[in-house]
Parts: sequence; structure tokens; C-alpha cells
Amino acid sequence: MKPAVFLEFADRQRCAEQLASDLAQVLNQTLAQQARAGLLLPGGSSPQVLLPYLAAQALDWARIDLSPTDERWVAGDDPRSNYRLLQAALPKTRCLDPRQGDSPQGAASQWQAQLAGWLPFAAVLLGMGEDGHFASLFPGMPGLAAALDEAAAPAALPALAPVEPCQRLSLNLSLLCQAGWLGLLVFGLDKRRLIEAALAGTTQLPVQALLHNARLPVNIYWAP
Ligand SMILES: O=C1O[C@H](COP(=O)(O)O)[C@@H](O)[C@H](O)[C@H]1O
Repeated sequence: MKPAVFLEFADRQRCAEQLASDLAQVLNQTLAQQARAGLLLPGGSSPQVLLPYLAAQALDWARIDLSPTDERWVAGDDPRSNYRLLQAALPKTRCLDPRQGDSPQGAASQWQAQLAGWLPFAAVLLGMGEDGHFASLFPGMPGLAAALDEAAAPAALPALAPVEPCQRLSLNLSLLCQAGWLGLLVFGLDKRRLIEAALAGTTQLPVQALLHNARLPVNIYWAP
């Protein structure tokens, strides 16, 4: 297990400000060495406080390739779409819509093929749900063990959530770890307790596999 870095902040604004600044530093370093930089961000509620701070960073946004870490199988203009959230918040990036086919399986294959051209990603930021899922790798879903296997081939796959919208697309742990920097953004006391249990190895949750098996240290940003 690579030691995780736990960064604790007094409130969500300060946490988001620091994370935005750290992400910008990683991206600027990458852009100093190559033409484009790949950035993967989560959807859901947690990044909503981060995105305005990130958009305000001094960065050549037109050279950033952006993708969600996972997507809900809904229309691209559905308010629940992670792609829609990110594209609206960071409109100057080249934002990739994972929904590239008529079926989740077809879309996952196309998305995976496009992301292969971005590797390694400059930075991957993940979120975590109250049930310990990250990206769209949910406890108990079919194929979970393979998706959490760090030694598996890097892949995008159809995934299943226990709540609507159930049909998802997600990257597996192996592909999420093909990065120069890996982060996890979590808010609230319940999620903190979960992270502490996962770090101690006393859960069977997907986030425990992330914290124990990722091939690079996870930078955890937490605020109440
Ligand atoms: O469904 C999802 O949930 C997780 C966590 O979301 P949050 O609202 O609890 O922050 C998110 O990281 C993921 O990208 C999203 O699709």
C-alpha cells in the first residue's frame, strides 16, 4: 500500500481552493513538457464547490483534455450527467462525452479507445459516495472484483448503481491509476469515518481497494 496523504481543511471553500491550486500546478507542470494534459474529474455533488475555483485558475484551458471518471447512462443534456456538469463548468477545455454509442458496452469501448491516446493522465480526481463507491464502482455490482484489480488491463466498462440512474459507465481502477497525480475529494463526517475504516483495512468497500491497491499515493482532500 502506498501511504495516502490526508489533507484536512476547516471548511469546504478552503479545501476547494487548495485543491484547485494543486490541480493547476500539476496541469501547468505537464503543459510545460507536452502539448496537452489529460484531466479526469468526478461528477455528483462534491466537485460543485471545486469547479468555480478550478475555472478561475491561470491555465491554458484549451490544451486540457477533460473527461469524467464515470458517467450516468442518461442523455447528454440531462442534469444528472457528469459530462454536462464538467463541460458547463470548464467550457474552454476539450471535454469528452463518454456516451459514444447506442449501448453502454459500445460506448465504454469507444471511450476507452479515446482515453488511450491521453495516457498517462496528468491528474485524476475521484469522488466517493456514502456507500464507499468511487467513480461508478459500486459495492456488490457484477464484475466489481475485476474492476478493482489493479493488475487488470486498463478499461472502461458498463457499471450498475443500486440507485437511479442505475446504468453507468466507469473506468476501472487500473485505468484510473494511469496518472501522474491521484486525488480523492470527500466532504462530511460520515465519509471521513468511512475513509478511516478503509485506511485501517476494516471494510470490504471499493474505496478500500483504491486506498490499498492504487499504484500511486492517493491525496485525500477532506472538509466537514
Ligand atoms: O454517482 C456518483 O457518485 C460519486 C459521489 O458523489 P457525491 O455526490 O457523493 O460527491 C461521484 O464521485 C461519481 O462521479 C458520481 O457519478
